[in-house]
Amino acid sequence: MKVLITGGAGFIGSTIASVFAERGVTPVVLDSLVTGRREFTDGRIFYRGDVGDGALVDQIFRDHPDVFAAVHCAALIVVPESMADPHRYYQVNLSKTIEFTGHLVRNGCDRLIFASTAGMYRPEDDLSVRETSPLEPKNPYTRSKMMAELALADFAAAYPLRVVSLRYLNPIGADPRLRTGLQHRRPSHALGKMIESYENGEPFTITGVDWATRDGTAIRDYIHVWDIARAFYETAVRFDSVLPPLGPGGPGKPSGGYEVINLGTGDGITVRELVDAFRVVVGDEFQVREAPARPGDVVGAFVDPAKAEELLGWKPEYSVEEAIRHSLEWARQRRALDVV
Ligand SMILES: O=c1ccn([C@@H]2O[C@H](COP(=O)(O)OP(=O)(O)O[C@H]3O[C@H](CO)[C@H](O)[C@H](O)[C@H]3O)[C@@H](O)[C@H]2O)c(=O)[nH]1
Repeated sequence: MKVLITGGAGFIGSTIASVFAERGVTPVVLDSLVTGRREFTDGRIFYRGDVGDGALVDQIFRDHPDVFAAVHCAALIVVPESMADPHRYYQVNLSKTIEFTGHLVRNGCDRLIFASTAGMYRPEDDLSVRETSPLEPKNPYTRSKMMAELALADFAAAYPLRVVSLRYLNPIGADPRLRTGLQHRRPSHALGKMIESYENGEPFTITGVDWATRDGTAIRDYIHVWDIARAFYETAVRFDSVLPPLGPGGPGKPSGGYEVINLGTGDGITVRELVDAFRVVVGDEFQVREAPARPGDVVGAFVDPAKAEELLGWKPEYSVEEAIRHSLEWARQRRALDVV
């Protein structure tokens, strides 16, 4: 049995591929390598190309008729970049998702797991988000994901296609066996900056200390990328119980189905708490200084994973300390191997 993974040479997609492979489902990776890394596909069945390339997707299904589901991770994901170049974001995240889905339906693949974002929700007063929270995407990146989901839901109502969208926030960590991790040399997120500061012997700058949270710093739902990847696997193997196959479709008759499942820790972590966890891991003095929030920063949110637990039997297993340790180990290994 095989699974097609688009974006399978990226940070999350490559981790998903490893989980499937370890559990006996062979990943078939489709990645343009625009942001993905060639070495993350070593030992995998790999097609270099675009998800919108219908001839290529047809070829993949001819070569691998035993692909039973597709995982669509290929996307652009950097919020500030999406504000500077929204056309590119809508083209890649929305238009190509529409094209790719058409290629899936044409090839008879009716199970699609879509990598989405919980960044499209307006958080509740306690900063939690759940599947019933209102949608209020605030930038082109989250809007492109929301629009793609709207299109997928319409497709699932009309064509022989079932779609599960998994929404989550900030994956950190790396493959625990250190085969893959973040591809960027200098990630700009809080943990990436912490690792950089620590390794340079400099203080870490907390940007934003006046938010309405328990300690004044912003909150995020950092979650181990392996836990996220496991949720994709659980969704694939339970697909038919999450979304049972319906009838053959036709006008007015829904043929597939659409489901949204949030993934998260159920308990966010503030920047100061992340610093405390980092100190526990490095067992060392680690200084911080304070500065105003970054332009466009938000107070943040965390994800209630109750539905994922109920439908997928999934909850995160790694602690934030373990995720920090894997991120640190990956940063060292990547430098030693000069991967980037
Ligand atoms: O050196 C730093 C970096 C960040 N922060 C703070 O840490 C919090 C979280 O920031 P991150 O950058 O870790 O997370 P964001 O959710 O804000 O954004 C990141 O994750 C998003 C995905 O969820 C997008 O990919 C985005 O482009 C990427 O920067 C923010 O208050 C930020 O101001 C610091 O205090 N110091």
